[in-house]
Amino acid sequence: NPKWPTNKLTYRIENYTPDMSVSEVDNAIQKALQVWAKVTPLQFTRISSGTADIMISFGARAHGDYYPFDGPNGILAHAFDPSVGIGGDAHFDEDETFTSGSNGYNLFLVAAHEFGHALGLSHSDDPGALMFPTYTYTNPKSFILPMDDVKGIQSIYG
Ligand SMILES: CC(C)C[C@H](C(=O)NO)C(=O)N[C@@H](CC(=O)O)C(=O)NCc1ccccc1
Ligand SMILES: [Ca+2]
Ligand SMILES: [Zn+2]
Ligand SMILES: [Zn+2]
Repeated sequence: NPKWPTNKLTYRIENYTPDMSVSEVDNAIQKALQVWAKVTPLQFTRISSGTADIMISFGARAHGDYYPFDGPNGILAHAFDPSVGIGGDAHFDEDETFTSGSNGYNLFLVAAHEFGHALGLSHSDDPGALMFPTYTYTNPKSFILPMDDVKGIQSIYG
């Protein structure tokens, strides 16, 4: 698994989904990064201009890379393994309805999964894992990072 050469990473939210308020999106992203920061030496700092390690954006269909989104449902988002340039970036399919609740797709959960990829994790075959390929809603308030994911990220970042 590729990994970031440094523990201090920056992120930037480039644009917002109309589905949620700015503060809801900011909060979901920040909480999703904290999931991983809590179990690794990684630290995330937000920047509001320039190029961050993890560039976060919402887009639909063709959105500037070779992986166009597919309309509502199906692919919800994707993120690129650690590296320079597009590495670490996370794109969310704007044709989805993202929420901070249980309807549509919970942005916190999708983002936490995507950031797993952005940090170097691939999919897990453990159905209880956050890195399992398909989305299952769990209440973000009671979310605990499953053991499989903790083991996976700590095998990369120690
Ligand atoms: C082949 C990739 C590009 C599929 C894509 C994904 O895994 N992105 O990380 C994705 O959006 N997968 C869907 C499931 C699917 O397309 O069958 C998904 O729900 N991913 C987000 C997710 C998965 C598990 C937990 C939370 C969120
Ligand atoms: Ca989609
Ligand atoms: Zn993309
Ligand atoms: Zn995935």
